[in-house]
Amino acid sequence: MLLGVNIDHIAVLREARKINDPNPLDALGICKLSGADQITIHLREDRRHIHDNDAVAIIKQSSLPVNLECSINDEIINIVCNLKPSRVTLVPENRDEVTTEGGLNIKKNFEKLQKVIDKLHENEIEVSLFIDPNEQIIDLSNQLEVEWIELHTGTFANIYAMLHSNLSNTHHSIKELELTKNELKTKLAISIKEIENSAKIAKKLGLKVAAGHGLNYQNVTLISKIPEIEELNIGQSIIARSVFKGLSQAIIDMKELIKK
Ligand SMILES: CC(=O)[C@@H](O)[C@H](O)COP(=O)(O)O
Ligand SMILES: NCC(=O)COP(=O)(O)O
Repeated sequence: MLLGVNIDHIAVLREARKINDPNPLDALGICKLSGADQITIHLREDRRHIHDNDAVAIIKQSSLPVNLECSINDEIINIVCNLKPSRVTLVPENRDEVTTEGGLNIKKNFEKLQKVIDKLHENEIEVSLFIDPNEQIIDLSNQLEVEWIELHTGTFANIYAMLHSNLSNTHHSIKELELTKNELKTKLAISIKEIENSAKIAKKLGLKVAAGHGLNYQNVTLISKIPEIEELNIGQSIIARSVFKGLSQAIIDMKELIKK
């Protein structure tokens, strides 16, 4: 199973202070040495985390392939064609969302997507479509002659978190998933089946299958054991864990500097 590490969340920390620290560029060597197979970044229209100069430097300096996620907005696609990452994953974007809430609406955007995909292919960039796990959407994606699809695992991750973590007791509880344990169990089983079936159908059609969004140290093995999925893109949970993995050393380093 290949792992793409999404380093946007390092830039999220940086943007909280609007300074240059931490710099997502500094993650490239660590990702490579730690066994990551790919770097993933999302150049959002509102540039809330990764900026254009981050994307330029990361693509230039990464020894791992870079998977750049972006919307189908013309201005963004022009930028991305100049940047020439190894892969572009087309995702839906909504300014008001906290994070990507669902997959692309392929039916509604079919002609626009066709143009964007042609342009990316002309620039020798492979293309992935970030989609909900659904048979009809996979059929439509296949008609667009992309190399990859990435199955959006956000719904699965939300159900899992409401069932198996304390999320429902916090102010981040997901209102529409405030259900009984049995209802959540049924929903989780359906969601996993949808992902499994979608992966199977896509693979049969000759598409390469990735998955991602909301995958973490609790839920990932339910997805990683699906044989047709060959790559996971994971960001938020890896960066969140690295805070606690690194906190002790960070305190030791500071104490060393300030000791009299
Ligand atoms: C499309 C997707 O799933 C990733 O871009 C990931 O969500 C990155 O985080 P943000 O949604 O915060 O940009
Ligand atoms: N495409 C999914 C991705 O890049 C990582 O999503 P997340 O782990 O940050 O939720």
